[in-house]
Amino acid sequence: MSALLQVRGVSRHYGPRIGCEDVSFELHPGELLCIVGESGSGKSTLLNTVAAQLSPTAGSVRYRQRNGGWLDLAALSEADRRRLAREEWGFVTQNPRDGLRLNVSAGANVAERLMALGMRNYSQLRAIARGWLERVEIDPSRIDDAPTSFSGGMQQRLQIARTLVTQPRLVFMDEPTAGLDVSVQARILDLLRRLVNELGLAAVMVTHDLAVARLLAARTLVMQGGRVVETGLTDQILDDPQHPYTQLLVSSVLTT
Ligand SMILES: Nc1ncnc2c1ncn2[C@@H]1O[C@H](COP(=O)(O)OP(=O)(O)OP(=O)(O)O)[C@@H](O)[C@H]1O
Repeated sequence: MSALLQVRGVSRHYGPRIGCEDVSFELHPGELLCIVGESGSGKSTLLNTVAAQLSPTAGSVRYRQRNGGWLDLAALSEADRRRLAREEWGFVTQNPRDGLRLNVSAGANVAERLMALGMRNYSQLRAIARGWLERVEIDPSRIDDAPTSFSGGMQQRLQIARTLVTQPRLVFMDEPTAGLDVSVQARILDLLRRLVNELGLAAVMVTHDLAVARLLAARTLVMQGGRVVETGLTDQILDDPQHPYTQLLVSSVLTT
């Protein structure tokens, strides 16, 4: 099967500082890839570069369109980048407040992305929003409530509904469960695992937590100091880590 995303020799520097350096990988349809590493290892820089939110200092990122043609993301106009973000991609941010519109209702948060695709029928939009609230385990009777009245975990589940309602071909997630209580995290990870399977999502997810990768990702890429030090099947990385840094990460997962 042809890749959906092709990342070749991507570097992103901030002046003299390395954000990420010479990273290559491919992502296939239906595949979830985790980028793991400690704070400052370059995970977010890589994610944002791959998602065309930062421009690479070197290398290329190509995205395969529905018609089979490849788009070079560095050559995209701002209008095309916005179109991709609206029509084909989804983003889940660590802080749901960054991904939600806090001054409109939960239902409107979910319906808004469908409206941006041209759907106008109010009762249909409301029915879909209701369905998605249920799907992410939010009581649909809260449809008219503002997200500010939701708990952090509910806000994150709402952001997931808002992102997935348009059935994106590719989802970028930056630490979607960091900063939440362990039990809330577990519930969201469970939900994500179910949705990823049901929808056959292709996704790139950043996490500092190898346990999250173990739960969700078939493949993992381990970063240290901006570089990929190890990549492969998540199970293999966990069972038989090759790089000393990965060995350290794995031993810390096994002892928690
Ligand atoms: N806007 C910026 N300006 C200058 N340097 C930056 C900027 N953003 C990131 N960096 C540097 O790039 C390197 C990688 O940072 P990045 O945020 O990508 O790592 P990370 O693994 O996502 O960390 P965290 O888990 O803490 O978010 C770090 O050395 C960081 O200081």
